[in-house]
Amino acid sequence: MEIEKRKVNPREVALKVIEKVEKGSYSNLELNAQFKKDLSEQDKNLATELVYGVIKNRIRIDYIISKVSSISVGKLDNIVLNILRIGVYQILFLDKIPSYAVVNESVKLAKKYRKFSAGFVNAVLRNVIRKINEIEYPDEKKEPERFLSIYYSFPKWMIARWMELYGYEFTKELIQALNEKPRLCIRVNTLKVSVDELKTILEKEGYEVNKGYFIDEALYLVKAHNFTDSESFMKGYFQPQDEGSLLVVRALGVNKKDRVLDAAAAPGGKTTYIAQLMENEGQIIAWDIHPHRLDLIDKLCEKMGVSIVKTEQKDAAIIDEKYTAYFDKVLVDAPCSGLGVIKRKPDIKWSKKAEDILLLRNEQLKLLKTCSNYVKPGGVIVYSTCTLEPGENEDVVYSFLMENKDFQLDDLKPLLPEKLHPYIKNKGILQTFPHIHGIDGFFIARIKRVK
Ligand SMILES: C[S@@+](CC[C@H](N)C(=O)[O-])C[C@H]1O[C@@H](n2cnc3c(N)ncnc32)[C@H](O)[C@@H]1O
Repeated sequence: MEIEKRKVNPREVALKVIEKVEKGSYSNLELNAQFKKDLSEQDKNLATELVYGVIKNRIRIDYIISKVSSISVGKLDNIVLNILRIGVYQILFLDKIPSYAVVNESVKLAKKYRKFSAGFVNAVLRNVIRKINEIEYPDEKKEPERFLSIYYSFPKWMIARWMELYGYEFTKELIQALNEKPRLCIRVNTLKVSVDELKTILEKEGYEVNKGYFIDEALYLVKAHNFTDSESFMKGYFQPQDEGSLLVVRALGVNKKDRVLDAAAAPGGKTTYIAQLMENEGQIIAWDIHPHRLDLIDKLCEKMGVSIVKTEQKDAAIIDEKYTAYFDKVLVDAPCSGLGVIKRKPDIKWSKKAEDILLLRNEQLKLLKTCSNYVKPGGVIVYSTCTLEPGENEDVVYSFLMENKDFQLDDLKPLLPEKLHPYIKNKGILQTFPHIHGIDGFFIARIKRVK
């Protein structure tokens, strides 16, 4: 029997979502689809916790199963394996759920979906409960790479790459930060409401609200799983958006009457913040290669009260002469490996491969080169990604600058908060790291057309 489509409990929801994510779906979209069913807020929270927890900690969980199971992990039926993973995650990380409840619920799921395995699931989970504190992990000193990969559940290639670039301690702190639960950062839509007004409204709605670290319009909502149901969200008073993403837009330094191109714009988080900083005056053209994603930008603009954005379906890697030297500011927020946002999208741990980096790099360089044609002399292009991989970041920018002598890195200091100045390199480059700056890992380069 495959997993049924009828009213389910949170563990069953988690099982369904994990199965789909393994086949290539996105966890957030699958969870939202499941949440259309009749589930309490508490059950939604548990299902979310289980999905992200299992995806995030898969290597460590499988390692634990391998230590106590009579059948090797690779030979287990996939649904049985995922029932076990959900069980082990609860034993390992969720103190509030008693062990007997974990075993009972897991056995119930096993009986429903893989009847033959109920006794096995029961035995493995009881073994895990008994032995959880005796599990031996690889020796941190003798096998540092293997230890980090297993204990913190990151693919070996990522660990090897980061250890080569940044060393052991940095890598360990980085991956610990990437495994943390993401906090909900929102951008106040000052076209509709002031920061103080929204803070008061949200507090009245029962949220605990903290100020942003770097950006005045950023607020953090504590315990805000159901924020999408709040009146202020529906009215377009705010948008979930990490401060790293807001810094990218700040780096553009837009003015009220600018002509701006956002060349890879969907779903429009940065486009609408650009419009906000321009006080909804001037002109923004927003491109995306995928027509269905343009709808997302249009809808977001409408909701946020933004009227200066014109969306166009376009492959930004193909030159359009009509726009040569037309824009004051151009943003290339390039498609990337997303390693800086693993905290929010843990599926990236498993969906990205080392060989993707080179392909992405070529695509990114092409986008930057093509879009640089659209910048007026004296104008600015910002190249950004949400990854930590220099191959997609500095390498792209320096390759571009080597071949394009009309462009130079331009000073970020006047545009970014002072706290970040020590991290700016060569005047115009900033890489943020989750463990250093407490925000997502974004890369920003501000480049000026000097001739
Ligand atoms: C990192 S996302 C952009 C996120 C967006 N700037 C925001 O803040 O909401 C990259 C976007 O580039 C689009 N894209 C990929 N290749 C493209 C191309 N050749 N031309 C235009 N858009 C492209 C993708 O569809 C995706 O929506």
